Amino acid sequence: MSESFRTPAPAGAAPQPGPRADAPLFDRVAFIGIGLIGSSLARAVAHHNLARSTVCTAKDPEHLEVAHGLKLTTDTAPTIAEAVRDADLVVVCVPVGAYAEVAEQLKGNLKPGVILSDVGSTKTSTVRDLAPILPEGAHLVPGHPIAGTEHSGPAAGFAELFIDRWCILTPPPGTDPAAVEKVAALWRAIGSWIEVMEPEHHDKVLGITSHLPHLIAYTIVGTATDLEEDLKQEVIKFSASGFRDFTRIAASDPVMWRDVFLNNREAVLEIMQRFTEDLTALQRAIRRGEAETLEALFTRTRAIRRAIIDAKQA
Ligand SMILES: NC(=O)C1=CN([C@@H]2O[C@H](COP(=O)(O)OP(=O)(O)OC[C@H]3O[C@@H](n4cnc5c(N)ncnc54)[C@H](O)[C@@H]3O)[C@@H](O)[C@H]2O)C=CC1
Ligand SMILES: O=C(O)C(=O)Cc1ccc(O)cc1
Repeated sequence: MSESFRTPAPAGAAPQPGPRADAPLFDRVAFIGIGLIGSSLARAVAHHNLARSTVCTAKDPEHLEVAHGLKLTTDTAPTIAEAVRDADLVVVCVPVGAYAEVAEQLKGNLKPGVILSDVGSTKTSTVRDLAPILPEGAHLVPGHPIAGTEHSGPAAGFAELFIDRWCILTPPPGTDPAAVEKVAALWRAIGSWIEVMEPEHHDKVLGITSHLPHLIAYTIVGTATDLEEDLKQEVIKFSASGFRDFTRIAASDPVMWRDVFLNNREAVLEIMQRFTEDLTALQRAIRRGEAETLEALFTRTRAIRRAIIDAKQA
């Protein structure tokens, strides 16, 4: 495992309880979707010997071919029904907009006692779509690794993606704690830090820390591409690091992010409202030449950046 992927423990991280697993935690893990996140998880599960066997399925036939060619899982399956038949852990790794369609195909095909989990970026929608098809005695333990890149597909994944990253679990009330602990143990074994929270709270927090920043990146790069041609060429040529950082984020998968915004509508609209009010205040300060207002804001935001860095180094 490469040290270069290691990052400091997340700010405010608590010590993780218990040792990392050194024997298979599951008999058979099924991955529904084998893109960036599914394939990274499959690689990490194999690397850490966390399942006796694994299987994947995907809507894109070429993803299954790549998964087979790279031996990402022990087996590949042409349908969801076939993939999940003998699995004691099923992890849904598809865009959140496809969950309802996946749920229809999971219905009636899950093994008794199965743990159903996922990696989706929005969690209220996960519970909405997956909880209704859960058979008696099965457990729903939704998850969200706060780790990723702007790339997608099975070839883009890597086993070290989740090291020193948070994984947030959002089990519905009454979920068997042993099932939650088993999923937590898997993520811990591949290097992640665990936090458990309610789905609605997750969606508010991620609305600010992940969804709004992506929306801003899509907007700023969209604005630049709408410029007249000669100006656009100069933006590309002289693009300073600020704009370049935005272009990386704005290169993220269009389908995945379309689904995130449509499935976290409420939290995103609320934070967008506050953001546009703050932007308007800034616009007024610039128009009126209010130097102190601008400097006071930039001083406050610089302090937040320093607090994050200091907390990581502590
Ligand atoms: N890309 C990222 O940085 C992160 C993504 N996530 C979440 O992980 C999930 C997967 O994202 P990626 O791996 O990036 O996507 P991806 O585009 O790389 O892979 C998606 C996979 O799902 C399969 N798929 C799509 N619709 C399907 C359906 N109806 N039935 C069966 N398979 C289907 C595709 O064939 C593909 O194998 C999403 O819910 C996303 O919100 C979570 C953290 C980070
Ligand atoms: O690449 C980046 O900067 C990311 O922000 C990765 C990411 C994307 C989506 C998630 O739900 C979690 C993490």
